[in-house]
Amino acid sequence: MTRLIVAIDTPDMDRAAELARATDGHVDAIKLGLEFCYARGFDAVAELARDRQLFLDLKLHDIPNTVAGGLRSLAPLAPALVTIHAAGGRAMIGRAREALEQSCVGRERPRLIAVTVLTSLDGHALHEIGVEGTPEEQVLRLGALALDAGADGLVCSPAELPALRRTFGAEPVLVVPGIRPEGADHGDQARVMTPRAAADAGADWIVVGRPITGSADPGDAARRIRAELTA
Ligand SMILES: O=c1ccn([C@@H]2O[C@H](COP(=O)(O)O)[C@@H](O)[C@H]2O)c(=O)[nH]1
Repeated sequence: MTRLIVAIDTPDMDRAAELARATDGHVDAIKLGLEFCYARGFDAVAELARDRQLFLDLKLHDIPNTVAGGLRSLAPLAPALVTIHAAGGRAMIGRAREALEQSCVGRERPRLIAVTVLTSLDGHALHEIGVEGTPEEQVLRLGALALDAGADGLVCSPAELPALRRTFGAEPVLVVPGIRPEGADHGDQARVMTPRAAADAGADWIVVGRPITGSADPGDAARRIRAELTA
């Protein structure tokens, strides 16, 4: 069963609280990331995440010691899912896993999710940053490294889901942004699919921001996406 995360990308606490309340009961978790955390800080994260599942999407990418320390500092927020960049490499991912395990003795550990290739990048953009091959090849390469180094799952676009499931099976937690209901504006997302197509291709979680938060009725937009997932 594919679960739905609403991405609450706003610097405004009242707006974030309004979006969280409007989508309560229609989504399985809220995502808070750079925009909200930098503007409002982590007390506000804790307040919004009370009684909600949290996807803390800060995409940590630094030397191993710094990422491990960052995750130890974030652990009290008890997110269900937390992100790092797979491109940080084996040692960084291994230390990240270790830090979470040590910080969460006796309670549930956040799942460590490694971002492979941002869903805003297409093949051309990847080549510009020096990556040869297709987005799918790069996702599989970074995915293999991240899972071997200790990540519980990956962020990928819906387009790579079939290849990831064929290669790594059912176990990795696959978290999938780049979701657009039929006819919705793609914005800055390059590798997109509909909620239903992503669910059929094996997403564990889909992450949807603007198609919900930019709607006149965010609760109803989330409800419709959830209905598409379960149809
Ligand atoms: O590769 C990635 C990793 C994370 N995201 C995040 O997902 C949401 C998507 O928002 P939309 O408004 O539905 O485009 C956003 O918070 C991103 O930071 C991603 O899009 N791609």
